[in-house]
Amino acid sequence: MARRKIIAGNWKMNMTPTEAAALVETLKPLVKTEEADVVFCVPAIDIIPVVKACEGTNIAVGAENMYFEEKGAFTGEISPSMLTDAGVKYVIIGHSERREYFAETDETVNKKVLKAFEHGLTPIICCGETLTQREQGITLDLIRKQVKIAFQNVTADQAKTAVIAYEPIWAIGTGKTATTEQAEEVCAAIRACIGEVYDEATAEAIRIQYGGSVNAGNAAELFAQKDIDGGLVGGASLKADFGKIVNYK
Ligand SMILES: O=C[C@H](O)COP(=O)(O)O
Repeated sequence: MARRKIIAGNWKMNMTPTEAAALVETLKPLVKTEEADVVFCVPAIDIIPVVKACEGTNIAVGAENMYFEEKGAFTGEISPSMLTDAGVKYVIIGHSERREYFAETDETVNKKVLKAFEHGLTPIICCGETLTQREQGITLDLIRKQVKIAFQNVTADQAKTAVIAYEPIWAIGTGKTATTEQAEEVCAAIRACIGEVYDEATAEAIRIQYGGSVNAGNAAELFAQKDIDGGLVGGASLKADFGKIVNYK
C-alpha cells in the first residue's frame, strides 16, 4: 500500500500568537489537499491559537519539542499531557537545533519518543549529519546509530506510525538542498535500518521526510523519490510558498 505523504512546517522560534493566528488564515486556503497530511509545528505559546484557527480544516497541529516527564519541578518545560490537552497531534523530537543548542542526545530523544507514544502523540523524529561528518564518509553509520537509539523499546506497531525526518544539518536554512540522490540514499538507508530492527512491514509503513531548504521549486523532485514521504519545512513554511509545497504535484 502506498504511504500517504506528510508535509510539515516547522515554524521554529518565529511568530507571536497574534502573528501565528494571522498566518494560519493566510495559509488555510493554500494548503487544502486530499493527497497528504499537513502539519503546522509551532512554538508552544502559539499552540492554542493555532489549534483554534485550524478547527474544521485538514491541518493538524504539532509541537516543536516536549519534555519526557509527566509533571513537576521542571521550570520552563512542556509535558505531553499539556500538548494533547491543547489539541496537539504531532511532536518534533530531536531536531538538530535542539541537539546543538539545548544539549539533546540520542538517549533523551529516545525517552521523548517513548513518552510521545505513551500519550498518543506522533513523533517526528529528526536525524542528520553535519558537513564534516558527511565529508568524513560517516553519514550512513551515524544516521543508523541515531535511528536505532531513538527507537529503543519502541514496539513495531508504534514504529509503523512514527515519522522520521532526515535533515542534513548543512542543508538547514542554508539554501543548500541535498541532491535528490543524496536525500534518497539516506532515506532508503533509514528504511532499511527500520527493516533490520523490526521487519519489512514496519519498514514499508513508516514515513520518512526530507528536510533542509525544501522550497516550492525542489519539493516535487524530492517527494517523488521512492523513500521520501514528504518534508519537514522550515523557512518556506512561513510563506505562501508552503501552499505550493503541499500541492507539489
Ligand atoms: O525543521 C526544518 C528544518 O530545520 C529545515 O529548515 P529550512 O527549511 O529552513 O532549511
